[in-house]
Amino acid sequence: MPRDTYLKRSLGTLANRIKESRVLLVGAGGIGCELLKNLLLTGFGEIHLIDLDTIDLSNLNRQFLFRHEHIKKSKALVAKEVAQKFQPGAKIEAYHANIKDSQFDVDWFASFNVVFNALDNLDARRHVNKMCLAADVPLIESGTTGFNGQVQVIKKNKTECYDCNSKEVPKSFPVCTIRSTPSQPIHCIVWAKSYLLPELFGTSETDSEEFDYSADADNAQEIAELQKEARALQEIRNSMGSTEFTQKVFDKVFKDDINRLRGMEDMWKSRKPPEPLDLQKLEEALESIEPTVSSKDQEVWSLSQNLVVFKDSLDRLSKRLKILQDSADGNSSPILTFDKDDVDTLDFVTASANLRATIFDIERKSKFDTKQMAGNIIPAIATTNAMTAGLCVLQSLKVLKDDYPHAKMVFLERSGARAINSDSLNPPNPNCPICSVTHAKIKIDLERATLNELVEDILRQQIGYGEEFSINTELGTIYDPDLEDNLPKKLSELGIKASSFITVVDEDDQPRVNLQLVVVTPESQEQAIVLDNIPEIPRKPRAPTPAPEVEQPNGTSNLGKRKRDADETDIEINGDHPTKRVANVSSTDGDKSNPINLDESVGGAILIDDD
Ligand SMILES: Nc1ncnc2c1ncn2[C@@H]1O[C@H](COP(=O)(O)OP(=O)(O)OP(=O)(O)O)[C@@H](O)[C@H]1O
Ligand SMILES: [Zn+2]
Repeated sequence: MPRDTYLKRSLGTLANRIKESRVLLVGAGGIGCELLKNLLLTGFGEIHLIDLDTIDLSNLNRQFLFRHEHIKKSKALVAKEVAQKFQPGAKIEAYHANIKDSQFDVDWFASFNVVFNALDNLDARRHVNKMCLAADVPLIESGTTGFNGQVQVIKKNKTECYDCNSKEVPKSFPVCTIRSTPSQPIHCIVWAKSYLLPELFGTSETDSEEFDYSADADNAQEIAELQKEARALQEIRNSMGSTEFTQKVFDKVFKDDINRLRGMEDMWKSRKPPEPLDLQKLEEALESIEPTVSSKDQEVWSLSQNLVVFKDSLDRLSKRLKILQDSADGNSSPILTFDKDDVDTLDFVTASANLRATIFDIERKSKFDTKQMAGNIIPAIATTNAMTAGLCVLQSLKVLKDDYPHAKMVFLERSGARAINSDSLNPPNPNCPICSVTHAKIKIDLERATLNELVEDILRQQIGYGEEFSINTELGTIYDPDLEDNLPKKLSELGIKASSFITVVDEDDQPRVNLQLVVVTPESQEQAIVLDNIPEIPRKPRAPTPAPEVEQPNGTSNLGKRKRDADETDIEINGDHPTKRVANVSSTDGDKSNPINLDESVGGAILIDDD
């Protein structure tokens, strides 16, 4: 009996459509591995799979396509090789690449019947959402956090998109809590991971996104002191490799800085003051302890054990940095960064955090717990991933039938009365800057066409825009009525490339919805800039309340209306690579390398934003 007999019986004519579909799966991690298996066993005929990462030891407990011998190999390529055996007749195309690469352009996305997201970060999710809207391809978005899971069907003009609702802003910690007044283990762990480790082995803490440096009248003086302390630590860093290095670091961060804090009496009126540590006094107790104590990762180490691991890991990291520095060319300065799977950095963070916790009379944590907290890990649960992947396929069947009224937003919840709950899909949010737009393709010879041709010939003459509109790219605003300096420039000089998105924001009294032009570079054409089809752009609905400020695709918002020069705008033209000025970065920008949410309701566990 053919292996798909039962599939045909249960799916009917849909079985053929499934077999003929071409689907894209983005991510071959926890959900991705399960989903690849499901898609194959459901009979999908052509699956394209992409993942930028390689397999890590910590993936093996749940990413069941991977085995020990696959460590360090490409997730996408190994997943293809292993899963192919489930359905030898299916076509699997694997890419070891970033979905944001320009080769994966709108036309490529448009070649799929359905796209599945099995990602772990906001930035990539937003990108795929935007591409699927531009290509008008349905997207099945999914994510899990511990026992919770979620599946959302997204289809242009029919449902909400991923960005119709603002996403929760990841929490950053006030710098004074971390540096001066920690009260929870997580504060000590963030201090060790995002202050001490980078200060000694990486780039300085002012680059860290986990600290909120905003000063007000109450803390301005303390913030200035903290910055002075950081500079002093930088000087100690210069003595790395010398015999006094460990003593100097220890005395600085566990004694002198603590004594300075103790001196600020107002700080300790309602808190217990910290007790500095004295390395010489503790030294005697260390003799009987071997550095191998660090392998006891489920135990909470004693003060002496933490001290031994601190000294040993400091030494290991110093030697590693020295080797990197010796082999670096003169132009680069190598650094070490925290990685939860890098034993040396994890040992250092665990021991340093525990020494600090001891000073502030805070509970110490095991290396295992520290890894979860420092790595922003909510344990990934294989069953949640498997259930979520199953729900993705069920939703995709409705999508293939074009049955959007019955497609659902589905939730897995541990706390609710039922494990699986669902909700109808909402219509698109008319104020969403990402999906409430009109898309059109524009053919541009980027080396010939000027911004003026785009503004005058295409937008004003052909489409009928009035005086008041602005033009934005991923890099910032390139045109508005008060910013005309860029008009004679070639579009290539303004950072526009093949597959770039150009967004036109109408600022008329009765504005049209935003126009999103996708740039296509023609092989050859007579005119430098051509719009084949003039899009019909509806007017924005009248908002009962004032419309929120329009957020630009790159997370920058419009500057006020004031006459500006080109070099005052959001972008600077700098050789081939225009760089965005750090100005007006929206708080909803998800492109944070290390988003942390502190959820008090679950005993201080750190939740990754929404994965
Ligand atoms: N821009 C991107 N392009 C391609 N793949 C991506 C991109 N961003 C993330 N991914 C992949 O999405 C997958 C998400 O899977 P998952 O959430 O299980 O994360 P993981 O890295 O495998 O596990 P963990 O983070 O728990 O160690 C990862 O394999 C990751 O490499
Ligand atoms: Zn939207």
